[in-house]
Amino acid sequence: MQVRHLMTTDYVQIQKDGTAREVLEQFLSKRQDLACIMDNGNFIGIVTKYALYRLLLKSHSIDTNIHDVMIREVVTVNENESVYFARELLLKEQVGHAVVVNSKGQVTGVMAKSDLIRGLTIETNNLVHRLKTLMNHLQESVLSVDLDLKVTSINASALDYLELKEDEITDKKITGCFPDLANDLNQCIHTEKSRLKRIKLASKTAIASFTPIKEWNSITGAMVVLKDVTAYETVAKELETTKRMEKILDSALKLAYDGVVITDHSGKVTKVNQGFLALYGFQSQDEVIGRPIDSVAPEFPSKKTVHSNEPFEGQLMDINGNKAILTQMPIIQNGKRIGEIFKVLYQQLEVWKDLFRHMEKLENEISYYRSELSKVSYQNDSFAQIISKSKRIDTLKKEAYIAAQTFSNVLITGESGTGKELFADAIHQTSGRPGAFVKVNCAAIPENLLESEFFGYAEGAFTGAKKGGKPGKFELADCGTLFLDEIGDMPLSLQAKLLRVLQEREFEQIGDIKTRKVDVRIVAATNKDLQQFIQEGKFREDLYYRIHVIHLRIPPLRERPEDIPLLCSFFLEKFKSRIPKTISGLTREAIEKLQAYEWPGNVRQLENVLERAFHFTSGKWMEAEHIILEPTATVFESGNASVTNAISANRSQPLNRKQLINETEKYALIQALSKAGGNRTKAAKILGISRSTLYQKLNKYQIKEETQFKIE
Ligand SMILES: Nc1ncnc2c1ncn2[C@@H]1O[C@H](COP(=O)(O)OP(=O)(O)OP(=O)(O)O)[C@@H](O)[C@H]1O
Repeated sequence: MQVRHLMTTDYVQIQKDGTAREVLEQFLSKRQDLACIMDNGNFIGIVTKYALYRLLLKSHSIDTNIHDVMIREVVTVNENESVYFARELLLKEQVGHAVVVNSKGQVTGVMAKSDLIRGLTIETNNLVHRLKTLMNHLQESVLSVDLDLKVTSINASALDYLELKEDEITDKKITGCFPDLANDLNQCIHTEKSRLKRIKLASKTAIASFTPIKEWNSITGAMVVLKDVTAYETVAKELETTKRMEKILDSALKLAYDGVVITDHSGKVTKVNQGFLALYGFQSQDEVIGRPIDSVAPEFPSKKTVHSNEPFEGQLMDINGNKAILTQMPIIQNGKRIGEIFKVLYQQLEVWKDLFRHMEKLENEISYYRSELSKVSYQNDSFAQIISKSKRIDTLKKEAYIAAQTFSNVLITGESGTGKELFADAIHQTSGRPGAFVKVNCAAIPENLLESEFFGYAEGAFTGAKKGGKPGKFELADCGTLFLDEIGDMPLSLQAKLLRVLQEREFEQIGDIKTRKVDVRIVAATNKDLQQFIQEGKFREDLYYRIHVIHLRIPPLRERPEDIPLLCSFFLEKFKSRIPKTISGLTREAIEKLQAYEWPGNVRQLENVLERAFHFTSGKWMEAEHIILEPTATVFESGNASVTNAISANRSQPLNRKQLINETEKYALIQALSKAGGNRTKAAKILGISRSTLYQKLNKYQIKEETQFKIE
């Protein structure tokens, strides 16, 4: 408030030649006690009520000119000064009035003490009002009490905080409602000291600031300002939890064996662990944090998952020369993708691989032992040596076991190397026949020696005959089993003699007339089609029916690929028992390669291939690259030739150019020979090459007549 707002403008003005009477009359009519003396419109001084009193006391006439009592040294104040300035001025000058002037020095009014008091009162009221408004708009709660702890003022926030209405608390003692608060306020009054304290009111927490109220130098009460920190405490707790979680996450990342990197919604790296830095050769996380993941790890298929909220797992990739498996997982919050976590598995992948392979091997072994266990009822150790898990072989084993208990002859057919001899041996072992198991390979013995091999000879039977003669296979197999391998290759003359022994169970040695009785069980085997041979007149039908009482047909290995893993384990153990090596087994790729092959030589060929691979394997696992498979060609059987594509047969290994030419040539040779029914002259003609060139080529590609062709 400025002086001009509280000055009196209707002040008393008296000309310099005016009398005391005039002034008194004006004072009375305007109820004022100061007059401004003017001289031709100019202010020259003042006359106060006290000056008049003094004049009259000296018994001067009331009509005396005021000139003598006029005060010329006048206290003036500018009309724009504040009420406080005016107050200070009057106090300093020890006067009860001041003349108010404008900036030009002209009198605009007068200001008396009463004007000042009025102004100050208005000003104080304004201040109180402003303070109240301020208090009520304060977020903090403010409450004050007098010395009796009666509430003298409380602001809106405090009412809200304490859940009260103004009339419920104003002028009431606080002791009843809030004893703790009352206690602290009381202490503050008595100690006359401010203090800060964390207090609990109901379920809320506040920081309370207690201050004593001092008026005219003595304590008249106390006030408290409460700051509600419940929300801060919750936030602080959450912050604490978040910090703890972050610490745990950091430690987990540090501990993680593999690389982990976390990105935000825009694909920028926010967290990374040591494993990831090491994989990419970064020295510190500062090189990575804040950068787009594409620029840090270009191998990551970030674009692939940008639009999908699905995680993807197990993507195999090459990172800095390391084989790595990448797993990506989006971080979703309120249905929104807020970032990604990438996990790169690259350390000790070999160990995992080994572990899986071991498990695979163990599973194979377990399933093998399980199947073996289930067969214990009908099978002894002899059949256990026939390794298999295929249903067909299992049925065959059961049939062979039953056949073994009889006296009947058995015919076993199947491609070379399928295990015919193994079955024959098992039948003999299981039969309980006390005699020996004697094997004769009918194809391997020269025709002219066959008879003496079978029946033996007496001393002096022919030139060069052994002294004391020699027993034949029949005699040796007496009370036992005679295994006639490759029976299809037995000459017709001998077939007749064999038939007689089978029918009459007797024979004579060469050069002896004595008839010998024998008890022999025949198990015959062939990979030829005996029915066809009968039609072609190469095999006696009556003999066929004699040996064909029980017929076991062994399927080729290519028709039972499920046996391959078991056979591999079996042969590996067999080799290891001879040459100790730390090979644990075969990789999945290796097994798959073996299972895709045609196996013209069946189990025998598998054993050979594995044996070669065994020597080449230097690590713990036999890999696909260790397995060398010859390209397969046709498996020909006595004119019933079916030509398999030699080139496509070895599917698992791509051929180079030279191999391709060789395979094509070999294929052409086999086809020509097949068309020519094995007749080489005709085959050479079909191919347009000389017979000798044909021989050279057959030699080069090792196309053998006994395994692939029936030569005329
Ligand atoms: N199921 C099998 N389990 C274990 N070894 C087997 C199995 N089948 C075959 N073999 C092995 O394969 C090789 C060939 O078997 P075997 O001599 O019994 O076959 P084959 O059919 O008589 O052959 P071929 O007709 O050429 O005389 C042998 O070493 C044998 O032990």
